[in-house]
Amino acid sequence: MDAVTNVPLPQNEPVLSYAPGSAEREELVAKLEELGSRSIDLPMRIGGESRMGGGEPIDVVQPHRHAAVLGTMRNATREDARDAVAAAKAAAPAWRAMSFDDRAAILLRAAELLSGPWRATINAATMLGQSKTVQQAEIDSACELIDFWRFNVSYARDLIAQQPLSVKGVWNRMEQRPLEGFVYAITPFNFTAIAGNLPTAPALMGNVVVWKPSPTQQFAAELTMRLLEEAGMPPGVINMVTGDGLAVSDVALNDPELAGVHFTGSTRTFQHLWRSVGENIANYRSYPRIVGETGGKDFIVAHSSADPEVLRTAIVRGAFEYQGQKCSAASRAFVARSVWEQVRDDLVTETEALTMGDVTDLSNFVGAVIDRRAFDKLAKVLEDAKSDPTLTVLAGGTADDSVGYFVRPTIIEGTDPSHDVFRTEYFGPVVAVHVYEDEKFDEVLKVVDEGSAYALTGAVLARDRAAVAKASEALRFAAGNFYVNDRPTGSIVGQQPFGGGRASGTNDKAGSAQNLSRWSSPRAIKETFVAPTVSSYPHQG
Ligand SMILES: NC(=O)c1ccc[n+]([C@@H]2O[C@H](COP(=O)([O-])OP(=O)(O)OC[C@H]3O[C@@H](n4cnc5c(N)ncnc54)[C@H](O)[C@@H]3O)[C@@H](O)[C@H]2O)c1
Ligand SMILES: N[C@@H](CCC=O)C(=O)O
Repeated sequence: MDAVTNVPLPQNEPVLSYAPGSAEREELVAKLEELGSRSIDLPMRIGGESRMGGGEPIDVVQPHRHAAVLGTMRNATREDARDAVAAAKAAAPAWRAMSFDDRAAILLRAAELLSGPWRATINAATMLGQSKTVQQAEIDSACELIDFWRFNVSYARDLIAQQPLSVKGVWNRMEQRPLEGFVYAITPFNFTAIAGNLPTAPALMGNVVVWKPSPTQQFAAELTMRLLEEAGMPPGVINMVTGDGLAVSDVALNDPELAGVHFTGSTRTFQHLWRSVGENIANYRSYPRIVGETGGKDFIVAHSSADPEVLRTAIVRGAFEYQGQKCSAASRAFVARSVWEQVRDDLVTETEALTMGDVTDLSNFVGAVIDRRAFDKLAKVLEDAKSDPTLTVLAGGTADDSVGYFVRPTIIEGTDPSHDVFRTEYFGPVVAVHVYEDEKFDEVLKVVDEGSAYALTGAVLARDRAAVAKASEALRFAAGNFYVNDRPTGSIVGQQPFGGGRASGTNDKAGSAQNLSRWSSPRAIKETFVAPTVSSYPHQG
């Protein structure tokens, strides 16, 4: 059993400003030039060995300049996947025998490396590969990932320290064991921090992992893997396989030793994975833990007492930062008419003025959407909106893929709150606004609660405290992360543990003790110092 020692007290990593003339800006610009000037191989990592794998090649391009190739991977074949699972199993005995402190030290060292010498590299890779602005890369690939690693160590230590009551003559103990088998971590394109957290959280708890990053995030994933190796992650503990994941799932989800699935991505993919696990349920050695954080149709409700300037900023930043490609992005807003009349023109003007372009020009507010598929889907949404009599495009509404996958930040006003624009996750810079009569606040709360299958994030904006209380109660199950007088994005590890319910996921809160406990199979141990030696009760003589 692990000894309980104190671990460094975690604190959120300070967000650097990248102001003109700052040292961090200079270093970042040099990295952007270096990483953007050539194309590299993006190999798998199986048992510590690099290999390109046997499937067809896939290029990672810069979304804002799709002719620029950053690197090339190969789609993992069934053989690659089998080798990754075998490597994970082979590494398991030594990894679980290693003390918690030793495992934790690797992640604490990774956090320090990312905070210092690796910061510019991982941020630049995220900017180039995922089209994040410097501000969006900094809060994701530097700060959030550092926070995940530091805070998880502290949460895991507290879990280990939690021990049961012992009564006279008996010593009760609780041991946090890893799961039997391997964990399959599947990660999305939109956050380098999530990609880094999903394989490492189970690993911290003593598990071995097969990690399948998103192809469009593979450039930053490759560099994250190199960082983990430099931090001392032993070969085989995290096995990174590349590509679309179809062959990997075929192998991993059919393996009797699948112990868990740690997923973040779309609801559709998660349901597919869960279904496959369900179909195989009798074949596993243990019941696999399934943790999935998925899509959202995140809301802003503005009461008639809302501050118009707070509302304007909440919509612009909540809906359009990172091109609306955050699971938490505001994509439906319900605004009281009296406030809407004060905010509409300024909101439209500010939205039209947002600068969009190549993210290596650090003055841009938004970059491109991630790939051709996202671009085509969003371009169609904008086209359809223009001919729909219930919708009015107030700002944006255009898309241009000649150089990069650019979609203008778009505001669509809709008279029918049950329209698709208020229900479906488009995952792009599109927000639908429904204007309601001031006195219909109660009715609109019901529409927000029932209008979409998701329940990830949401915000109420109101200066009237009774309205805040009413919304908080009426929308209790409509969001796992609920904001009062703020935008519904930008959660910080240790401050707003993140995740949602309903179709948005299992709500196990990434970067929390609750999440880590899913990767542990506790053993309760009772030791009796002087055990009874007779079986009969006292009154039986
Ligand atoms: N709730 C959250 O915390 C959270 C956070 C980030 C993103 N998201 C959601 O993620 C989605 C966007 O990310 P995305 O486009 O990368 O999602 P996605 O579902 O398309 O892909 C997610 C991952 O699953 C992989 N994948 C797809 N099918 C697979 C299969 N059969 N086997 C193995 N892997 C498979 C993809 O390659 C990728 O690595 C949005 O819906 C967003 O809301 C949610
Ligand atoms: N933690 C992020 C969301 C991650 C999902 O994409 C936020 O709160 O904006």
